[in-house]
Amino acid sequence: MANAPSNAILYDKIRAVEWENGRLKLIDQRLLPGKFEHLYLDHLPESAKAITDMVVRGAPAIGVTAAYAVVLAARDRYKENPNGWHKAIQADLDLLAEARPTAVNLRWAVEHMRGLINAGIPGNPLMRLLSEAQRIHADDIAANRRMGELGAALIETGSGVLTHCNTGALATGGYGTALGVVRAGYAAGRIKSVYADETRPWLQGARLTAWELVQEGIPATLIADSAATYLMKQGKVAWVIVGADRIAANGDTANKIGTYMTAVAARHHGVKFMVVAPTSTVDMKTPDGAAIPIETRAEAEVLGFGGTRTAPEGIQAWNPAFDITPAELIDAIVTEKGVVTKPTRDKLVAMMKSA
Ligand SMILES: CSC[C@H]1O[C@H](OP(=O)(O)O)[C@H](O)[C@@H]1O
Repeated sequence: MANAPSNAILYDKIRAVEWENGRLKLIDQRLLPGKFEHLYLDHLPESAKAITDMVVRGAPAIGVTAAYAVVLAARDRYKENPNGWHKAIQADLDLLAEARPTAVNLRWAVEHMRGLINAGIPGNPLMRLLSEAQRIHADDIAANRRMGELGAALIETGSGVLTHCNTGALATGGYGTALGVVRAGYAAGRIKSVYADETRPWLQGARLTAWELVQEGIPATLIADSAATYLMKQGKVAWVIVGADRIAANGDTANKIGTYMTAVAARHHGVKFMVVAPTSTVDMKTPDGAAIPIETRAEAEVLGFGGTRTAPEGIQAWNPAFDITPAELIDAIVTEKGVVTKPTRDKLVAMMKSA
């Protein structure tokens, strides 16, 4: 961490979400990089709101948060009615699953915990559900480290890379998916330069990815999203490396708005395109990108910049939070189970079935 500030938070210690003393503890990512503050939550409804309001965001981080939120709900419902808690909690689970529509990790975590509940947990469910949530959290971090190794191995030494949005420790259980590959690739000496899109309108790149890379002392360059294509034309990047919120059965990938145009530009300029996501982001029940629900967020996020309105009254805004990158524009999908090059449904099915 040669270039890191003296008060740097070790990237390996950054936890977007934690269970601490019986409470759900979230970094309030709306305040970064200016303020590093936590929210402490004790109930599922406020946890669901924290996901909707993007206190915590990032597909895997949302899934881990949801798993802990189910523990909060079980504690409340068991206290209210030790004999009927497992029925009363169903409505809580439904509410939580609707907190954000695109990232399948949320629904994956809720339905995984629901399955555990419906299979029957004798006595007080708290410890059983908490240990499962903590396993999901630990598995996500382990998956990210594995993906970091697998993704970094694809990158030729001396490469420049471009990343979009935030896919680091702040977007996951820890370490990161696409930014985990950047971390591993830089540590291995394969990545020479890192470029980060600012990622309008929520500025995950300018506020969160930039913060993580500075904390870690990885030299990086922030660019406007609209500069990405010109950067590729300059021949400065060999790979675009992004995360995912949902990978459909045919490999079409939902990710932060702006990913699709970056993939088109990458293909035009001969830049390779890597999607990095754990298998909890792969949704084999969704046949293709057209079937992935795309979240539309408040117009105000587009009508302003950094919380200050910039557009005149009277103008409308359209604010899809994600777009779909078709599988044919993706050179590699990296999961903890392995790398799928030129993804197709058959290749994804085989990967998902592998040990
Ligand atoms: C580790 S993948 C994170 C994924 O989530 C982001 O969206 P949001 O910040 O709205 O939750 C973005 O799509 C990232 O690629």
